[in-house]
Amino acid sequence: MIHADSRLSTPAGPLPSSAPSWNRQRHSQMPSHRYQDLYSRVDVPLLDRSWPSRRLTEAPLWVPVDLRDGNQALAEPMDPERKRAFFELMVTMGYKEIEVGYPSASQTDYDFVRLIAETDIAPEDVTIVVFTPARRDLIERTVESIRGIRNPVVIHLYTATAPLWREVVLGHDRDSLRALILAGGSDVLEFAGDLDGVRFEFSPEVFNLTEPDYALELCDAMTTLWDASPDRPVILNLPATVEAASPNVYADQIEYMHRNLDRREAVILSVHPHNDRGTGIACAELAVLAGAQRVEGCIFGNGERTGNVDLATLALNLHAQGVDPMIDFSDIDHIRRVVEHSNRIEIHPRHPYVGDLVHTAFSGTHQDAIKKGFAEHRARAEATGSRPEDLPWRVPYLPVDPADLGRSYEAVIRVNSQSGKGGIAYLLERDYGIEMPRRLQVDFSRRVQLQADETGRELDAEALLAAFERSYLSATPSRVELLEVDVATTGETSRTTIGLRIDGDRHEATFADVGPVEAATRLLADHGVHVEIVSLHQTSLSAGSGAEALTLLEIRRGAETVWAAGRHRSVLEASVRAVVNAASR
Ligand SMILES: CC(=O)SCCNC(=O)CCNC(=O)[C@H](O)C(C)(C)COP(=O)(O)OP(=O)(O)OC[C@H]1O[C@@H](n2cnc3c(N)ncnc32)[C@H](O)[C@@H]1OP(=O)(O)O
Ligand SMILES: CC(C)C(=O)C(=O)O
Repeated sequence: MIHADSRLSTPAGPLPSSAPSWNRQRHSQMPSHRYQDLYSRVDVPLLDRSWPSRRLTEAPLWVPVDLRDGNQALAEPMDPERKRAFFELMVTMGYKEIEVGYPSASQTDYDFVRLIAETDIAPEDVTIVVFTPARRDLIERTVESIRGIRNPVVIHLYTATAPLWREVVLGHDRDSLRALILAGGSDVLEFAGDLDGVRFEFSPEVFNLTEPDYALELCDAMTTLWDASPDRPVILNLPATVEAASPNVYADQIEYMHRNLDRREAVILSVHPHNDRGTGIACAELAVLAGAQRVEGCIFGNGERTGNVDLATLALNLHAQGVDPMIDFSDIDHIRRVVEHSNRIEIHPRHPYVGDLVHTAFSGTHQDAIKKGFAEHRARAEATGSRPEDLPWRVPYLPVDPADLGRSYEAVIRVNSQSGKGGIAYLLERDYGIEMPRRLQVDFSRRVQLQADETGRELDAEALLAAFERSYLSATPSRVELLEVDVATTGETSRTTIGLRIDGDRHEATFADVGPVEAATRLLADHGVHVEIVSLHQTSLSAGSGAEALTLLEIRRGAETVWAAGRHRSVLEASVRAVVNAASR
């Protein structure tokens, strides 16, 4: 038996307590216990869930609710012009079902539905959804708004069903609330049951905090009342109105409904996640795995509090997994401009797929990987004779090709003090055609890093070129100046004449059968200036309309090497200038 105190006297010192000291946390002052009841998970009677082993293989039906749920969250609700611009955008993007408003709530919303009824702004294959609470007067007004409309219409009836809402907001128990909802459903039937092309949708608002058996009972009662059939299916929309549990719980709730609903083949199972915990996207994706066929949300995720689920991210997540999202995001910046205009809310620079910075790498290793990925992509296109945009995408750190979204590669690599040689070399090559050998990249990136650290600023390609010129192309004060270089060839013999000013004195010599670089180094050596060339590289510099030759010289300085460059329209003179620059340093 080990005595309780024996651990204090082991030769190796005290035994570790159960939690190592580096990992021991104190209780915070956060009053988390206050949330244990209401917003804790609802128990779902589902043990053999099948959603975890499924995969997303096709797009669900998408229903943007920006003009209703998004709109009701705006400080300045959309005026008719902003509403119309947004609606027309959604139509062009390919949405086939659009919730256009809450016509009983405001004249603007009512008038917008009338505009759709009286003009051709909605193509015939677009279904129009109108939203109403379960109140007879408001249902009647909603039905009035859709009179004469040629498009298919969905009347969307909702009532909150969760215990807190029953108790605190509506003052109903389960039975009396069921009666209220069925009365609303009957009113919908009375006013719109005979209208051609009209279908019905029911949302038990706050479904995610409603007892699963009660939600099931209400949904089945509605499909019976509305006589759901495969020819006239009813949409059952199950909202996570205030997101309150992790996405796996929502998925369980949806799978439970999917498996247990009556008339399942006559039901379109829909979800409507919000994003209070920041997991709206995960909720929607898992819900689709769990049996949901339709998703309501807002483009870029506007909506009450932290927003509705973002339909753009959902669609582009599918795209990024090789599944056609069925919606056109090929000009994402245009979409963004219209959405920002209509909502009067700016999109965050890190917002998935659309933010200004989401296709940009500042950090060195990421830039290096992206640069190599682009080069591999180009090489594959050349090797297979394919267009780059047709090839499988294999660029590290870029989950989708920015070109798919109508973006250029301009912003993909940007340079600051966190950047490395790869990104710097990429920008100089992309914008000016300068191909730097690896050792020069190393040398130049050190200089850029110093400058970026000093200023704390980003350096664009123009600033990098200026730094390159300062580092390698200008030598002030200049010890050596090139006066002339001339190569004359007669038959097999060449004669190179070179004139230099060295430390103020003019020197000239002619050499037979040596190139201009050697001629220059010899003349310099004859006057005590030694330039030992380790390597020489030719590239070009394209600035403005013309291109110049650029010679890059690596020269020995004691135990180290340093770099100098020369540029000129002729390759020959560019090389001699590089030698002169090297000598002047
Ligand atoms: C989760 C969601 O997004 S739900 C949609 C929320 N959107 C909006 O509210 C935007 C538009 N709303 C409005 O313009 C107004 O609230 C209106 C026109 C619908 C109703 O206005 P008012 O008659 O002034 O009612 P008010 O908004 O103050 O209160 C809501 C009343 O409806 C009741 N109610 C709330 N939801 C529902 C519902 N789905 N079905 C029936 N009654 C409801 C409430 O219990 C409350 O009743 P009470 O007055 O007897 O206490
Ligand atoms: C009533 C539904 C559809 C809703 O808007 C929500 O729950 O957020």
